[in-house]
Amino acid sequence: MQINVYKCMRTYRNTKLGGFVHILLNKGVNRKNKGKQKKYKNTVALIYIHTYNKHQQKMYKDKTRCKFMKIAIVGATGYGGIELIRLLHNHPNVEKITVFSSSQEGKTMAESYPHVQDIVDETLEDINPEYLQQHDAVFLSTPPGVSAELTGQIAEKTKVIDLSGDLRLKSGSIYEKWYGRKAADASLLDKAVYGLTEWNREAVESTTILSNPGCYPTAVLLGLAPLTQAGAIDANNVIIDAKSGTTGAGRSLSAITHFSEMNDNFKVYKVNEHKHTPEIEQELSRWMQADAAVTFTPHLVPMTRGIMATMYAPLEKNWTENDVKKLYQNAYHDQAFVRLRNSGTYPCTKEVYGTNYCDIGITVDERTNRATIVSVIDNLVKGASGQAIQNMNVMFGFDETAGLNIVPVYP
Ligand SMILES: NC(=O)C1=CN([C@@H]2O[C@H](COP(=O)(O)OP(=O)(O)OC[C@H]3O[C@@H](n4cnc5c(N)ncnc54)[C@H](OP(=O)(O)O)[C@@H]3O)[C@@H](O)[C@H]2O)C=CC1
Ligand SMILES: CC(=O)N[C@@H](CCC(=O)OP(=O)(O)O)C(=O)O
Repeated sequence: MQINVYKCMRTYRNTKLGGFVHILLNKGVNRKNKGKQKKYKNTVALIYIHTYNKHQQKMYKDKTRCKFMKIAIVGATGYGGIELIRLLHNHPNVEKITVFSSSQEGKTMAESYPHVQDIVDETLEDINPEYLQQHDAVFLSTPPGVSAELTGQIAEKTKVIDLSGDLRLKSGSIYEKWYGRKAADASLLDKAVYGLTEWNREAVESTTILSNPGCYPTAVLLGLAPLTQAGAIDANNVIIDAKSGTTGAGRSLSAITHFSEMNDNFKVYKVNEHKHTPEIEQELSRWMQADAAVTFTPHLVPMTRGIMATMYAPLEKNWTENDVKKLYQNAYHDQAFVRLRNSGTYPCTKEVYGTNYCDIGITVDERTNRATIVSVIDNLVKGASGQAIQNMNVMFGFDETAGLNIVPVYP
């Protein structure tokens, strides 16, 4: 009970009520008489829970009690998994995290990641659908092919947030062409909601199967959405040039990403054949209400985290830089995690390091009538685990920024 009280308080500390209760409480605890102090503290705390629950019930609309979540993470030993743990550790509505593994059952998280010793003491469980269903939300931070299987077995009784690409493409045949593996059942693909939160919030709110976007598509689509939706560009003429740090490839070693291959090097890969191409095209054509075929070229750079997507978009008519700036201001002025740079300045990946921000710089070259959009994210946060938690917050009616209010790690 006490823990819940303080979790509640942490959530509402910055509200008027929360501040008032804190003053009351702190005043009370300075009372001389210890006995009175304890009684006073609990009385105030109980008032707080009652008030907090009333507020939460209003927020939830369905009159449930204040939710303290039991979370399951499958694939917890991967980079997405450990990032989920880092971010959920301080989430005010998360009470318990259970970690699941297909190969490390019985081991502790600290055996995989010593840096969480004394912070995360959960032991890794074997992946068991019945047990998974006893949690309020299940994050699948697993390779392609796993959630296509597992989601159908658990989605009846819990909410699934899938970080893999299995449920993003509505067309199974397109998935099979680009991923080279069997697609999930069409019924799952129909039900899954694509969780580009800023552009799909309403659908995210009411789904029980959330398909979290890929890292490149997140940076690209947030960068292109305002111009595409305003009909200012034809996505078929857009060139997308994206660079990623090596954690985008996951924790397991590969001949492409190990140190000797990446150090002092800069690589292009999967030219005209990256699996994110159809995902980007799917969303752009939804916005354009017309087919979209883009050129998307990914690159690997010797850095741990970060994605920079630079998009070159011919404008359909003579738009000034001011027109475009206004378009982006209108689109993102009230979005907590999308920040726009002032004219003439452009974001770099360090400026979003470890956070759920997507920072965007944009300019129009009136000489060529072409817009250049620069969009940066941390591939493991806004590109994966952070956006997954942002979607969880929307799905459960929590403050959308809960657990994600972090200042970038700089330098
Ligand atoms: N890294 C990134 O920047 C991004 C990654 N993604 C996607 O998120 C997912 C996780 O990525 P990431 O954490 O980087 O990958 P990792 O390779 O680091 O981790 C994946 C984890 O999945 C588990 N796993 C492997 N095989 C199976 C299996 N057959 N059944 C169940 N679990 C299995 C492993 O844990 P164990 O052996 O303990 O089961 C492994 O630690 C992937 O689909 C990835 O494409 C999406 C956006 C960005
Ligand atoms: C650097 C690097 O290898 N990045 C990965 C993208 C990770 C990702 O987002 O994968 P999913 O779409 O499967 O979730 C890649 O290019 O495949």
